[in-house]
Amino acid sequence: MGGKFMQSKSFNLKKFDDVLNQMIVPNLQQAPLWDVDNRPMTKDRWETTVRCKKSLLDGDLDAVMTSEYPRAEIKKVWIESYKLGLRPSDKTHDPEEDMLRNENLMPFAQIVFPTIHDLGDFNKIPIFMNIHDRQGTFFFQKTESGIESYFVQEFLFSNEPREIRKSGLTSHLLCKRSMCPAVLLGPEHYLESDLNINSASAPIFDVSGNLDAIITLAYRETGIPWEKDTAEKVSTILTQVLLLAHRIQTSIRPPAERDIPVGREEIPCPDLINDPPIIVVDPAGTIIGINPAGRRFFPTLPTDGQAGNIRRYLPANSKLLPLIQTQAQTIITEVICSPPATGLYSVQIRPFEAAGRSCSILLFSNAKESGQATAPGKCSPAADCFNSLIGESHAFRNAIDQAVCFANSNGNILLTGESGTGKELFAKAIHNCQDKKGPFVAINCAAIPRELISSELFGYASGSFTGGDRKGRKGKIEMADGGTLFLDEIGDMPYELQAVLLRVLQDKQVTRIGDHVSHQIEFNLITATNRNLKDLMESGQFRPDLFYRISMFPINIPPLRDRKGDIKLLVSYFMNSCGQNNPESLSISNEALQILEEYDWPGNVRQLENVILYMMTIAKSRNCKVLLPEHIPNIVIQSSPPSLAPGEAPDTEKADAYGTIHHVEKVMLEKMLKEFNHDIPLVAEILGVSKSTVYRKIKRYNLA
Ligand SMILES: Nc1ncnc2c1ncn2[C@@H]1O[C@H](COP(=O)(O)OP(=O)(O)OP(=O)(O)O)[C@@H](O)[C@H]1O
Repeated sequence: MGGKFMQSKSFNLKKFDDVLNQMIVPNLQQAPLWDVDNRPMTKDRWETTVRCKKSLLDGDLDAVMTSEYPRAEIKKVWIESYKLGLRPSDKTHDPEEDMLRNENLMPFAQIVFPTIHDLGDFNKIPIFMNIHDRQGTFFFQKTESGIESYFVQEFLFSNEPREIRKSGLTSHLLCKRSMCPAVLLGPEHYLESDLNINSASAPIFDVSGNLDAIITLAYRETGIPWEKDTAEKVSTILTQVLLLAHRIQTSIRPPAERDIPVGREEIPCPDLINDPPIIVVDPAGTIIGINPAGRRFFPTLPTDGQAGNIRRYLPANSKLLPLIQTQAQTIITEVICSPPATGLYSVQIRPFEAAGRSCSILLFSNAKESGQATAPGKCSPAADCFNSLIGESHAFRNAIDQAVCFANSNGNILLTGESGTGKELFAKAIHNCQDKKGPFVAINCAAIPRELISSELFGYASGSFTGGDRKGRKGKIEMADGGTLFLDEIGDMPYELQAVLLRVLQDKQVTRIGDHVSHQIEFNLITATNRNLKDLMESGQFRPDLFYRISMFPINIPPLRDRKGDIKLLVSYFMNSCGQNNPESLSISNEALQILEEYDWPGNVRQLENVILYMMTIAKSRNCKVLLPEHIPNIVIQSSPPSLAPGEAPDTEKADAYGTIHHVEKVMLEKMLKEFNHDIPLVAEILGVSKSTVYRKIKRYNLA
């Protein structure tokens, strides 16, 4: 197209300036949102637009100015592009080259992938997504084989002429100038290579209302551009881009990430907050991502955009380097030589795949910026809070180490593990060592009736409910102010409520039902589930944006069958704790212990605890001071649950099916009621639970 028009005519650039100065471009910031964008692409509009661009290349600015199409702000950027020397036929960049150049940089993609995954495609026509922010441009392309992504430093926010010189008019540029959503159709793009592209961009604002980033969705139209189908596709991308911008603005990007300074290696890790220090390294130790706390932690890192290397901060016999080379996932202690913070630190290593390339996220903890670190060989005070968690196996210690590490941050922690593995205990331990003034408030999302869950969480204003407290009531979220909110069974939270919860997590504000006033709150969030949230996301039952928000710091607690070495320790722990009111000491025979060690414990530690209590009660009632095989409930002796395939995790239903938690409880209670002649206060006392709990269980198991 344009190439053949731009012959060797010499243009009077002054004329261009004059025209530019006279041009009246509508103030889109005051215009209704759709005013400028909702005109369909007609054949006439297409052809007039093409003719207008030809007039520009011919130097006929009068014709440009009087042409009905395109609209004024488009013409303006065309003229600017031309003035800056860009011609529509220019090829400005090669996507493949960009892709290669940036293949290692994609921590950011982890957050955006689920977003682009959500997008449909138009009968296999790929949709592209760009996010322009202060770091540059993140480009994602959804193809049939997956998602490709790369990063281009385009300086959109700092150097607009350079951007125009490179790409001419694009919808993101229009969006940036107008601070409004913008649609650009076919020949309205300046470059010939974009002739069939339809694109829509939407702005993302930071908390202070400043333009923070721009998201663009685009596709290449293969059909006739003015057919109805095209208008529908354009309207789809526009709607989607607005939704995505809203989602990113309100949920994906916490405010702290917005301040990540520009620098080639400072690629943000948006799912990680900026405290503690975090860096992303490739297997050779090159630092390809860093957060502000990391920047402070390594003050001598080059700031001129050159990549630093972690080697520089490690001792000659570093344990860390081989681990990042081999993509290990572990926690180690390592001396970090980074004055003034030189000292021994706990380093959590998380392997990570980015654009097909391996790298590792390193998270440093127990590191005070004053330079003090935990003394070698000594437990940190945080670790002391975890004393109530019994277990020495490697898998379990690993989970504790992670919890100690994460407790030092204020990020959201997600605990996963089967029922009874100790998720709530972990949550309490984390809270206790966080030195919080506020309370630990726990909610079991599965246990509250669906219709009550929002009032439980958010509270209600006075007069909102008949039968409700007249003065209104605080919800659990408000109660957790200054402390920790523990949402157990988060996978069972109703879908509609997930969006509301997300907003609360983002804004840290809660509005009681029926109220107009919102309350500012500050709490740490710990969530737990024994369900597979990724499966729930795939089946549309769990919101990906909520998942990414709550799972900054994931900890998986291993099932008891994977740490059988801990059974002996736990048995003696429970024998001690359950027997505290009993001065006569009990022991356990080797045979009984062996049976317990061989069992698979589908109900995990909770089931073991119940079984020990049961055995002690039976032994006591028979005046026996040693726990013997005959004291073990039949369910453990007889039931041999089918072994699980590797990687298969029993869920609660399965556990129940094999008569575990509930079955053990039922059998135990039945026996005890029989043994103690239905003396409920006595049974309650022996079990260490309230009488009402015993009554409830009797009703539940039909034992009356
Ligand atoms: N490592 C442990 N050391 C000591 N006690 C433990 C440990 N793990 C679990 N327990 C005990 O097992 C019981 C169940 O623990 P908890 O309620 O924390 O499990 P959970 O994973 O949250 O279960 P659910 O998913 O069913 O809510 C509790 O009585 C807890 O004290």
